[in-house]
Amino acid sequence: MVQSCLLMEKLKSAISQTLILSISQSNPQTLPNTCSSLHHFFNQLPQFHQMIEDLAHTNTSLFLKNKESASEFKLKGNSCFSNGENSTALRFYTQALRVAPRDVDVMGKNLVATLYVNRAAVLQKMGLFLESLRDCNRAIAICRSYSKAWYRRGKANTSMGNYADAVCDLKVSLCMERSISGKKQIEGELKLILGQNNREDFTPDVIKCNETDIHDQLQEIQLQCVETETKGRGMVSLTDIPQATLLHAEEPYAAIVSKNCRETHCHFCFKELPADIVPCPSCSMALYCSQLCQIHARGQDQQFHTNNHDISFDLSSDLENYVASVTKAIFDGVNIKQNAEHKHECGVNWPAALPAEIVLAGRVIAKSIEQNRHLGESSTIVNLELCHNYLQLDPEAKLELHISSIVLLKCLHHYYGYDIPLHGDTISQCVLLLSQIKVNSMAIVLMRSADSVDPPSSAGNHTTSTVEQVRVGQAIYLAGSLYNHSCKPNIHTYFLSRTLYIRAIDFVAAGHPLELSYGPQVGQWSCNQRQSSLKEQYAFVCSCTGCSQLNLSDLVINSFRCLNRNCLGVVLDSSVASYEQNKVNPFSCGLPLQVGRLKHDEVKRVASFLCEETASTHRIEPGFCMSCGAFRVLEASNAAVKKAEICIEGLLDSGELLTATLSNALKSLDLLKSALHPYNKRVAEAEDYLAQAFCLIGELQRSGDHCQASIKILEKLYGDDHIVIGNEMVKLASIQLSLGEQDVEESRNRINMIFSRHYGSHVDAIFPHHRFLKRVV
Ligand SMILES: C[S@@+](CC[C@H](N)C(=O)[O-])C[C@H]1O[C@@H](n2cnc3c(N)ncnc32)[C@H](O)[C@@H]1O
Repeated sequence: MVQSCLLMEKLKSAISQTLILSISQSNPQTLPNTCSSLHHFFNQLPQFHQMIEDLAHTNTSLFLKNKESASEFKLKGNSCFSNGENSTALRFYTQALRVAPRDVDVMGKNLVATLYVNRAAVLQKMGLFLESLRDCNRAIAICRSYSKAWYRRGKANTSMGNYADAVCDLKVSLCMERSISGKKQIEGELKLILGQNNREDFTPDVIKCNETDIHDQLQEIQLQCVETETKGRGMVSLTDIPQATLLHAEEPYAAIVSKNCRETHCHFCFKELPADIVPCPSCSMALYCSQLCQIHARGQDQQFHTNNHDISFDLSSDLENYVASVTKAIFDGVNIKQNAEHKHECGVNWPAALPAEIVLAGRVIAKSIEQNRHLGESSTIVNLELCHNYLQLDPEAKLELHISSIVLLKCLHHYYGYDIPLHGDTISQCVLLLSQIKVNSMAIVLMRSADSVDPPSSAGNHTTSTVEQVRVGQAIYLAGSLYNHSCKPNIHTYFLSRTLYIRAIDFVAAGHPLELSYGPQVGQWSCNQRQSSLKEQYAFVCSCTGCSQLNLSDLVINSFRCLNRNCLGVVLDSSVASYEQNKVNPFSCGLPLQVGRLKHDEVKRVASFLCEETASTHRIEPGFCMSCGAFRVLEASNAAVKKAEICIEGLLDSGELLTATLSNALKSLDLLKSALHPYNKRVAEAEDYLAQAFCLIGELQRSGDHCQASIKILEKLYGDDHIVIGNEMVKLASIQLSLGEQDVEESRNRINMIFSRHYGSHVDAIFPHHRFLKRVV
């Protein structure tokens, strides 16, 4: 497979130094010239044309359908099915469906329909009845007169207790079945149901919809986009906003699944793929969780309905109505007007070979072309009117954006022809679009339950429930992009499928900026770590309150302990000290220290002390205790801390937990506590390791104690009601639940309070696996 980084390197090495220099000095005004020069240069380069051929031509695609491979996978699936190897059979049938061309008939039956019916049989065997039923529906959607599909549907409905539907399905199947043996089998099945239920007069159920629709009231809040002093545009509210108010919900302008989730998550809605995966009908790359998502992404597929001019059967009017209601339900919701975002990428190599943000830019451009076509307007590259960071980019990044833009537009040109004019202006617009995407695209993060269950032991089975965040996609939200970042955010973002939600986590007074976190937060990292991360990822210097005003977390998160046993003062190392010094120096950051607004007593004490001292010679000096001035040699402490951490982190790597390893880890924890400040995050992490280790060997009481110790430190760093505390409380509650402790009630209340504040009524939809949120012990 053509790899994007290799391609980029090859192209880069061919470019002259003069051109590289002018690209490195380019700015938005000179971009059309540099883009045009590079395009001109590439046009004369045979390897460039070869590369585009590999990326954009369907005849070189690795994602084409292939009848032979599909038949091979089908045979393998059949053989595994007969041997009772159900999960392997399921895998082979799904692989077969991925590569099966949609319009191929084998032995008079559509291959895809046959594969769906075969897979339905495996799913039925595996006890996945709803999945089995859905596969039958897919087969019926392709071929309405497919007797076996109705028969399997009848079996699935029987297993689910939908006897009325099952009887109808089997009767339809019976009418359509030609073979005597087949008819006998269906009659047998019918007799069984009717006999078991002792009645003839079932009325069919209404087709059940399995999509749940979750609504939380979007509040009537007047939000306004305003110019800020240091952060460009930003959002404020014109009225006060109570805590936990839902203030924003938005669908993405364009979105793409993460590369590492391509095989595990739906390429449209980003939910985890079920057992009955629906592949794209035209290529073997894209996978969906349902036919609806597939149609959303690929568009309405006319050919899929052509088999529906089936032979008519002599069905009673009741059964005719039933067939009509089933097929109608299958196609319900299929009239989708939105842009099919996968259409232009289907069956070629570039969407898999190029980095996700470039493919995302391709989706943005494709959407604008489709919209322009619809309006009868000529195409230009869309201007999303979002901010970009082109001027701040380093020369290497500017060169890469130039190359990527030319490659992307060339690939799109293969699909859209002259709707994508290729010249300096359009390429430069694409460069700016890519730099907008760099600054404004959001990672779509969904929650997954990560319950770790230890193997059965004499101590029994023990679980700790944890919340794992999975970065499933990347998207552009036009209005969501107007919110600035704060390392101490007052609004919280989360996703349900592809929809972005924003909720106030604190009371926000009218006119006060509404700021979310782009990732880094106070409590997670020290100020310098946050600043470098934001600089590297988004190319801006953060000027939020967390980075410009003293806070306890930043002072203690990486700090050492004072050598005087009774002093709880903070000793900073040089990397942290300089940042904190900046915060208290009103001349260096322009923001005077406001001691009165500081929340914690500890930090107030330190801050008042510093304010008194700033006029004299005292500064925040690395190695000196900020309370009593005692000096500590940090190099030696650092080395001892690292050694202790290696011992603790190794705990969970060793296959078997030995008493000796645990006792060494406990000694290392003591060592950490004697060197590091009690609120240092590394102590919290060490406590957490020990909590997991004790849980694994079934010593739940000790596990709970270490878990609590870790939470106590995290409360100092993040604040009591932070979502991180909620997630940690889930772990603690799972231990308390196993211990049968009364305290679980208190933990549950706290979890509920924190989660409701962050997710409102969406909590159940986001954490369906969390039994702690329910009142069932
Ligand atoms: C997603 S945009 C937010 C909207 C943007 N301010 C605008 O005018 O369109 C991100 C950009 O806003 C600015 N920004 C956001 N948060 C900031 C902060 N805490 N400090 C400084 N600049 C910030 C940076 O220029 C960053 O690249």
